Amino acid sequence: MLTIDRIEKTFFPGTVNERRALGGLSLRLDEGDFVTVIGSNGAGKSTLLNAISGRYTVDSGSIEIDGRRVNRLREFQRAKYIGRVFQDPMAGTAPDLTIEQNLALAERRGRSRGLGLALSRTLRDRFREELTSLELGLEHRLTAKVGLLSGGQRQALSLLMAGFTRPRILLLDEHTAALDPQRAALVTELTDRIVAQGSLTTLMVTHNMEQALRLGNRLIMMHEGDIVFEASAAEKRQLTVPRLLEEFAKIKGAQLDDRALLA
Ligand SMILES: Nc1ncnc2c1ncn2[C@@H]1O[C@H](COP(=O)(O)OP(=O)(O)OP(=O)(O)O)[C@@H](O)[C@H]1O
Repeated sequence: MLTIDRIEKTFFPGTVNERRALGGLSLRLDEGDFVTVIGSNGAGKSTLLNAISGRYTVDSGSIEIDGRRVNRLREFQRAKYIGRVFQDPMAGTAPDLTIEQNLALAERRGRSRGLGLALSRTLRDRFREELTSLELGLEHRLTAKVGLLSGGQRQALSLLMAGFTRPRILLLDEHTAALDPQRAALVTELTDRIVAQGSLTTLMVTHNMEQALRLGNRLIMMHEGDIVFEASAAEKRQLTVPRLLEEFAKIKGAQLDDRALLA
């Protein structure tokens, strides 16, 4: 359902600032795959997600979603296929809108009409029920502005919204990294639940190896703009954090990532 074929991306080519971020990377995700992505700093993980979402265009290679080549589609044109939760909790929600307005926008996204924010009682009841499942007490704060929520609450809400929109592909970019350990654990659990409930095809970048092993059915490790290690579902079940660190160490010249070591 997502087919990436030999994509390349170089920033500032031909200048002293030239950076080759993606060096001919290929990757295929089948419907319902949940792939965790790890790798050293600057490996190209965010650039890969940005290439899929259309934030950056690639220099060569192709990206296909459901068999349709999307290389030339701009970010807003790909938005109907793609849900995204960023590291920055402020990025995924509209702070000046209320919780129910944010949810209503997510719920209606992808539909051709009706971007108005009027809410039916049925929809409001559904929001309340979904928010209750987060166990953050947000079901009592439907009309509170999202800007007033904590980072963890906002990330949880962003995930819920991503689940509502039922994107063809969900991109998670270190979405628990800015949270304290307790909230990160909660959002990790929630990720697992929302992805499973919606059978969402997902790519999740993380520096937390334990998280990368626990979530998802496949794992890839990136280095210098390409995939250098890949574990299938069966292989992933056998993997441990020490084994992953060994794989990291095997990569010539790779620096072990501090954050990864702490995980
Ligand atoms: N907008 C940009 N302009 C110039 N160079 C960029 C840009 N975005 C990324 N790069 C460069 O591309 C390379 C890959 O960066 P990227 O952010 O994709 O790595 P990453 O694996 O996500 O790293 P990290 O784990 O540190 O977030 C790096 O050398 C980076 O400096």
